[in-house]
Amino acid sequence: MLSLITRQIPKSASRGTNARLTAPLVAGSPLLRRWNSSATTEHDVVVIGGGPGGYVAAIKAAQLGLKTACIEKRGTLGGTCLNVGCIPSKSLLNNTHLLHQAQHDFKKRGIDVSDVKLNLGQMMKMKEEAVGGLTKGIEFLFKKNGVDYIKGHGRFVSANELEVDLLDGGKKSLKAKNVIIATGSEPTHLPGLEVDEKQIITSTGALSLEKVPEKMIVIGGGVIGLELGSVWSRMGAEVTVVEYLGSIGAGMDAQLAKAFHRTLQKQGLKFKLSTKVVGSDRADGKVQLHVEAAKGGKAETLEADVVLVAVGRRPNTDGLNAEQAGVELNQRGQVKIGDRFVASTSHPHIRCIGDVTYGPMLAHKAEEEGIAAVEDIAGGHGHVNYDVIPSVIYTHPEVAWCGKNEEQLKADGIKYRVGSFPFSANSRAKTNGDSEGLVKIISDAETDRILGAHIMGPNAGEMIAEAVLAMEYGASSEDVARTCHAHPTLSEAFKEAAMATYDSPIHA
Ligand SMILES: NC(=O)c1ccc[n+]([C@@H]2O[C@H](COP(=O)([O-])OP(=O)(O)OC[C@H]3O[C@@H](n4cnc5c(N)ncnc54)[C@H](O)[C@@H]3O)[C@@H](O)[C@H]2O)c1
Repeated sequence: MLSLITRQIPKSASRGTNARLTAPLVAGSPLLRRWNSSATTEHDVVVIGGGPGGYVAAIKAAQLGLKTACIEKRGTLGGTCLNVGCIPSKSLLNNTHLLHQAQHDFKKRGIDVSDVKLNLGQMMKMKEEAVGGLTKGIEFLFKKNGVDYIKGHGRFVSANELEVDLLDGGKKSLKAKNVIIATGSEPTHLPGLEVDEKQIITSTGALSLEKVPEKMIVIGGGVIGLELGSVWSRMGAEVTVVEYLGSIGAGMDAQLAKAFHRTLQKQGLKFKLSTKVVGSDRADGKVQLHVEAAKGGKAETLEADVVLVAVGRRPNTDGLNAEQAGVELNQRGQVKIGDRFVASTSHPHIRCIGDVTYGPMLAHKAEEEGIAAVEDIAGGHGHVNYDVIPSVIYTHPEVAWCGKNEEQLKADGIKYRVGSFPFSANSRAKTNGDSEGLVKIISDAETDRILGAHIMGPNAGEMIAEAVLAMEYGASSEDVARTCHAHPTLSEAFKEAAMATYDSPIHA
């Protein structure tokens, strides 16, 4: 499918790219182009937002020979994901996992260490170095590809004209043949809880606390709540997760959600499910959180040093003046888009991608859309397969899934078979002493085509790539089960789960 897209891009566009790679640097070459802040410039593509969707779109557009600018107001590239999301949280998740292992796990492995202590300042420093290196890396890629990086807040003046309030003062006008809106999302707040990013915090504050709270309440048992709840729990906080629904995991397969709930409880996290937050007070340096049963009834007050609000994110279109260009929002504040990411019926050169429009709020989904939108501009064709977008929760064990779960297939009336295989029967997981979890594969009862894969276990986030690839190519369970997997690896659990959908696995 991807090669089809490449073929459909006119030769002129790819010739432009190749020419740039081989031509000498001459005046006017995109590689030598310098953005002139005083003039109004015209670009083939202007991307608003330099997050994973926007910056990838900008690089791709420049690679296809289009004169491209990217407007970003944060002052650094990479958006929420690199600055205050996926990347810093993974640094803390990785390092707190190591801390937890050193404190609780090394001894049984024959590794005697003493006096293991948390150095929070150093851990935060390492996180900041990772963020700094990666955001600067994107700036380098912009320079290398000739993308004009414009630091400031952009807004529509008309359908083809944008104005930027520059971060270092002044304004800049840009004319654009094509605009891609990629302005992302921001944390949703709850009424009755005033966020100060110190005591009542969002995911942003949770990445920079200056000390480990004694008691932390996390509102929302979704991806952010469970990842950051795990981080602070491993550092020693007593963490209670308050979740409105009867289960955790924001829509993951129910069997895995139950297993995952039990695992996190064993790790020390406490849960209050089917519970809603109705308000809060502050006294003596503590937050009193008023909660009651979700369906009405018993009310109680919980106390914590820090409360993390992780109840979802909302699309960010503030100050964009998008209505000026015929762009409409739906009731959830998402930019309405039609085919080919077009965001304005009257102005089809305006497109929208990523968190600010429909679909899962995931960096990799935004990146795919960014590339497809640009390919559409360059050659009239771009494609994203929304049926195979993986989701990962980077706790330990990780949870990862792709495609449909059992509940969705039942609701759709589709007949399916399930094969599962526990990591406790996988030789590598056993040897590693890290065998909690399972692989579960769901295939079509008639065709055996894989419809969904759900993994809880070590490295689930890496292993799900095999499912994504298999599903992208329309593989059956038997295709996977008859593919040789290296021994001893965790991936053999994937092979055996595939085998279990139509036959008996060998090792369980
Ligand atoms: N690893 C990753 O890929 C990753 C990491 C972080 C964030 N994200 C994305 O960012 C987005 C936001 O994440 P999130 O965890 O904030 O949202 P989420 O939608 O994953 O989970 C929010 C949870 O809060 C619960 N909730 C909502 N209102 C509540 C209330 N008043 N009281 C108690 N519970 C309530 C919901 O039922 C839900 O379970 C998601 O789309 C997520 O996929 C992804």
